[in-house]
Amino acid sequence: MNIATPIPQVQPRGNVTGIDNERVALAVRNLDFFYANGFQGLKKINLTIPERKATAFIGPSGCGKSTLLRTLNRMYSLYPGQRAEGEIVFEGRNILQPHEDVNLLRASIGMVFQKPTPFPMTIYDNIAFGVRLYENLGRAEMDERVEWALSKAALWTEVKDKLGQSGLSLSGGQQQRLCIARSVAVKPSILLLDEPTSALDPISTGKVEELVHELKREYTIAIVTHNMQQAARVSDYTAYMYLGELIEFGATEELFFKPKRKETEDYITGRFG
Ligand SMILES: Nc1ncnc2c1ncn2[C@@H]1O[C@H](COP(=O)(O)OP(=O)(O)OP(=O)(O)O)[C@@H](O)[C@H]1O
Repeated sequence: MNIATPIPQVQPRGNVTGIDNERVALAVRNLDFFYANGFQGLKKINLTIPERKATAFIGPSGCGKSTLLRTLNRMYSLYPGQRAEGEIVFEGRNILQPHEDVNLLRASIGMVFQKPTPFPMTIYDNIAFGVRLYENLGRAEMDERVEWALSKAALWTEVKDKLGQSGLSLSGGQQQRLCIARSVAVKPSILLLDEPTSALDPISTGKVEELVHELKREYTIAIVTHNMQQAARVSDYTAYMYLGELIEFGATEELFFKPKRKETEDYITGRFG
């Protein structure tokens, strides 16, 4: 990158919405987030997450990436005293409204965490457990769903002969794909991945990245990552955050090769801080 190129100053902070010609999966408007101790973790975030694309969230530690992801399916509501203000529009409604059914919401907007978190039960039941909460399937239909979800997560061939074994008996990378299969099994439309490969070795990381490429044909993916190369590899759009603000959002290639803001360029070229 030619660092002598002047960086055009565009759009003020807090007014970044970013996508053209894409269908919108989630529209975030003027989103503020407060932790129970009063700390403001997100400041006037505006952004639209496109459907059936992968959107990556990058930025230095503590900038609010996980906080933002946790607002997108109301995960924060599990913690007393945390609150979000503004709007997150999903399927035409603001999901921050108090009457939103958060359990149903989390079936539509699934989440996979940093550390693999299989349930202490069989591989089969890891998948079937969530499905049983929302659907009443017969044995054959459930078998089909389990196979379908494990296939989507590129795990079926590795586990099809040991479905009765504990999910905890799998390797870390397999456990993470099991968690992705578990989310996919309830047929969400959006998958939130919070640093899904940070606890994995390079081979497992590669598998999960390939999976993101596959899954975005059918699902909207939002992925938090510390790893800029990973963001560049897997995402179509990237959001750069700093101190609770969305600094820049745009097509991944543009954000990495032609960032519009100097702060973004400093971060991605390693001149940050
Ligand atoms: N429970 C909490 N109470 C108060 N502040 C919190 C709480 N959890 C996180 N924070 C603060 O909110 C800010 C954003 O944290 P968050 O975990 O979203 O950052 P992040 O960008 O995901 O960081 P990392 O890359 O290190 O995971 C940080 O300053 C953090 O200290």
